[in-house]
This record gives sequence, structure tokens and C-alpha cells, in this order.
Amino acid sequence: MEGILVQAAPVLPVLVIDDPALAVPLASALWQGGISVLEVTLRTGPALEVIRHIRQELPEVVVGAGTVLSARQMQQAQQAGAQFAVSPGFTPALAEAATGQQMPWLPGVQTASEVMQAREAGFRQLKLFPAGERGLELLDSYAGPFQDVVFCPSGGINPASLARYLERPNVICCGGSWLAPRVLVEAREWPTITGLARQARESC
Ligand SMILES: O=C(O)C(=O)C[C@H](O)[C@H](O)COP(=O)(O)O
Repeated sequence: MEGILVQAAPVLPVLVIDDPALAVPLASALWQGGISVLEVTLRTGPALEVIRHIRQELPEVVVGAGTVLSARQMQQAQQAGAQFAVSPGFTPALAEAATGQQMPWLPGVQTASEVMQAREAGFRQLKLFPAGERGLELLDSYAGPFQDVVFCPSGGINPASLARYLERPNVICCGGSWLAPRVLVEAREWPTITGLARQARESC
């Protein structure tokens, strides 16, 4: 995971794509704005096809699968070409699948016990999900006991809170859907999305 997250911009767009025809133009728009690592959530029927499409058409872009809830989805994502996987939580079954498949995996955590479980299973880069209202406070509290763990907070982050998250020494990147809101994607507002990507990069 290390290399992939370091490349991640420091922002990781969380994408929900219903129409595979929009995948490549969207990935291109983000890439033009300086973002070359994306998370395509497996929340829509064509998500695996979307991952395949972007990998084929834009080899310069690094594509991960998000909302990976089962070992089977982890495997399907890897077969479709996903280069990493992201989950909203941590389960031993997913940890085993990621390790067995050698799939870089960013598991979600919220509590200190979950951080400890993920750490015990060998994971040191974790998603803090949902970051929500308490994200900054949790990150500051976790910096004490978990000095070898870094986080990618996600869930509830927006352009106004981004800089405060990225200032934290235990934050490696921030994830979020604000970079490609569904309404802009469906309206094919590519220059606006490139602008959002650029703005996020500049705020870092
Ligand atoms: O499902 C996953 O694996 C995820 O990565 C969850 C996403 O990070 C959040 O759903 C993004 O939250 P918003 O930016 O508030 O829309």
C-alpha cells in the first residue's frame, strides 16, 4: 500500500459511477487536475467494468476498488485490474484475502480496538472512516499510542476541512466524493471536475 498511497496526491477521489461510458472521461478530467490515483466504489452494477475500462484506456492512472465488503469482491476487483482495495471497515476474512492475494488494502477503522486489530494483522496504513465530526480529534488522540500507523481519513471531508486534516502528521491522504460529485459527473462537467481536482491539490 505504501507506494500507492504516497502517489495518491494527497487526495483520493471516491467515485460512484453508474454509466461505464463516463468512466474514462471522468478519470481523464481528474488526471488533468493532477490526481492520478482513484477509488472506484463497487456500489454500482458496472463498477468492475469501469475499473477494467480505466485500466485499459488510461494506464497512467492508478485504480483501486472501494466499498470492498467481502473476500469475493476483493478477488473480483483484482481480476478486473484494481491495483488496491479500500473497505469501510476491518474484518479478519478481508485481511486474510488481502494478504493471500497480495492485494494492497486500506481497511477502515474508527475505534482504538479496530486500529489494534488491523495493526496486529500487519496493516499500518488505515482509513479512518467515517472521519465525520470527530475525525481530527481521533487522529490527534491516535497519534500518541499508534506512532507507526498513518491514516487516510474519509467520509465527511470537504474542501473547507481538507487542509486541517492534511496538516496532521499521521495523515497520508484524504478520501472523498466531493472531487467528483455525481451531479457533475452525470452532467459531464469535466472542466469543473478538473478545477475541483486542481483546487484540492493546491490546498495541500
Ligand atoms: O466505501 C468505501 O470503501 C469508502 O471509501 C467510503 C468513502 O470513503 C466515503 O463514502 C466517502 O465519503 P464522502 O466523501 O463523505 O462521500
